[in-house]
Amino acid sequence: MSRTLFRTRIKFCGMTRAGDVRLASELGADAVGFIFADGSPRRIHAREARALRGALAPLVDAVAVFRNNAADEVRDVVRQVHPTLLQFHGDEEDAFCRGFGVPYVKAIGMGDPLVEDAVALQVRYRGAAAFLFDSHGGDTDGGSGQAFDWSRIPTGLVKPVILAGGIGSGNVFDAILRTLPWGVDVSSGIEASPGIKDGDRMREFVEQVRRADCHVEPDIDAGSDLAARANGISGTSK
Ligand SMILES: O=C(O)c1ccccc1N[C@@H]1O[C@H](COP(=O)(O)O)[C@@H](O)[C@H]1O
Repeated sequence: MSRTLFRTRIKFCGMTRAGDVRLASELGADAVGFIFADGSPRRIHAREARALRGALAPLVDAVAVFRNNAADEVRDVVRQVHPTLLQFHGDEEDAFCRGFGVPYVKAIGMGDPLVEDAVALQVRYRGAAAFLFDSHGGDTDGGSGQAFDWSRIPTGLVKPVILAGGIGSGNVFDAILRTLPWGVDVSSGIEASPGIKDGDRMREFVEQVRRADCHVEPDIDAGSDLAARANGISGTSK
């Protein structure tokens, strides 16, 4: 498969400390995420997120992540934190997600054995700015650090795809080459413990994404052409 994307966007999610937010910006993350989902060990409150947002460098997005939160709570976060994007990780439908005047990303749970195809997803979430595929669903929660079978991502999506779920510096290179996503989103894979990011892991992750972005698949025909020439046999011309 040929690559047309120039740069894979990076989101570091589950920020709870200003120093991590600042470092993410300096390392070149395109976005950081704040979790408002009940039950998450990374959950923070709107006033904390507001303070963390102040540590964000210019040109880096703030994403507010929800999972079946009440509309009033989403509104309060929007008012206090001014996120650039909302991310909905629960059973929210398009009308709800669109109701806050902020572009939204819909997270699709690949833990569910039945995932809708591209057409159905794009009709159901017609207002979505992008789709994010994560491992949640079934017995698995968002932010679990578990990967899913990337070949199950529906093909033919017109909207940008963000890959999440169990990605880290050890597998993000392969993940990008296999799925060619618009962006990658990581939480557990850059942490020392839930909500506490590890600077070295963040840096290694960014390095591996950049390595994937610079990677050029060897041209097998060109390779055999060179080998043929080295052996004194005239190669095929294109
Ligand atoms: O991170 C959480 O705690 C979380 C809780 C509820 C919903 C979503 C959550 N995080 C999202 O999970 C994926 C990546 O997680 P991981 O890298 O596998 O830990 C990402 O989309 C986060 O935004």
